[in-house]
Amino acid sequence: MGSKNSGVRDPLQVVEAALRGGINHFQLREKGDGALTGSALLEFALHCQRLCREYSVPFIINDQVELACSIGADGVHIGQDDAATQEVRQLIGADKILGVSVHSVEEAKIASREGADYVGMGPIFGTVSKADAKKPAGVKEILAVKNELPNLPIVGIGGITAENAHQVWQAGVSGIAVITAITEAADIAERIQLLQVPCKEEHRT
Ligand SMILES: Cc1ncc(COP(=O)(O)OP(=O)(O)O)c(N)n1
Ligand SMILES: Cc1ncsc1CCOP(=O)(O)O
Ligand SMILES: [Mg+2]
Repeated sequence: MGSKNSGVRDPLQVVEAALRGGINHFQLREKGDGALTGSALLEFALHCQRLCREYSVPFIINDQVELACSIGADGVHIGQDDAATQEVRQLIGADKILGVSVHSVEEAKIASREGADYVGMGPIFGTVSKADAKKPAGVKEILAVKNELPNLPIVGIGGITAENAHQVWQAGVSGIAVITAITEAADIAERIQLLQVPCKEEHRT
């Protein structure tokens, strides 16, 4: 999420509530109308990073590789229209987390070969959080990538809610990424539990 995703609530309070509620990664995605830039972005990023450290949760920055390097973020997420995977891997070093958005088996193979630790796949469902999102793709390509590259962690994203999260977990993802489902939740901790439950139930059966 970014500073403009939390409506009337203070974004840092939402981030902290999500950390307290049990998220295991946080991605700062500062883009779109009114997105912070320059020193305001740096200050916001440092606040988020400090909170993530308090909760021992990896802090990942979307798109902005230079910012990530300059503040020592734990990782970077890039898409097909962002910097090249190989170059970003070189810039951030072997120990940092590198996520790459993919939409096909072919893109997943390239991302994996060029140094991605995980791939993000979506939008699975309709989303209001990404203005230039592709058409919702469901879980079909996730199943195909899982089949071809069983050891490559996949993170599902896009329109995931407590009601449909089980469909995504069932496709075999290692994680789900959400913005609205958490930022609009009245009770963030409870929502995080609901988003995770299908996965736990899967493992029990
Ligand atoms: C976990 C995760 N998956 C996919 C994306 C989308 O990245 P991208 O396609 O580069 O789009 P933007 O987020 O930059 O608009 C993501 N951010 N995180
Ligand atoms: C960044 C991104 N990439 C694909 S969909 C999406 C937005 C996810 O937000 P939401 O969980 O609110 O649909
Ligand atoms: Mg991007």
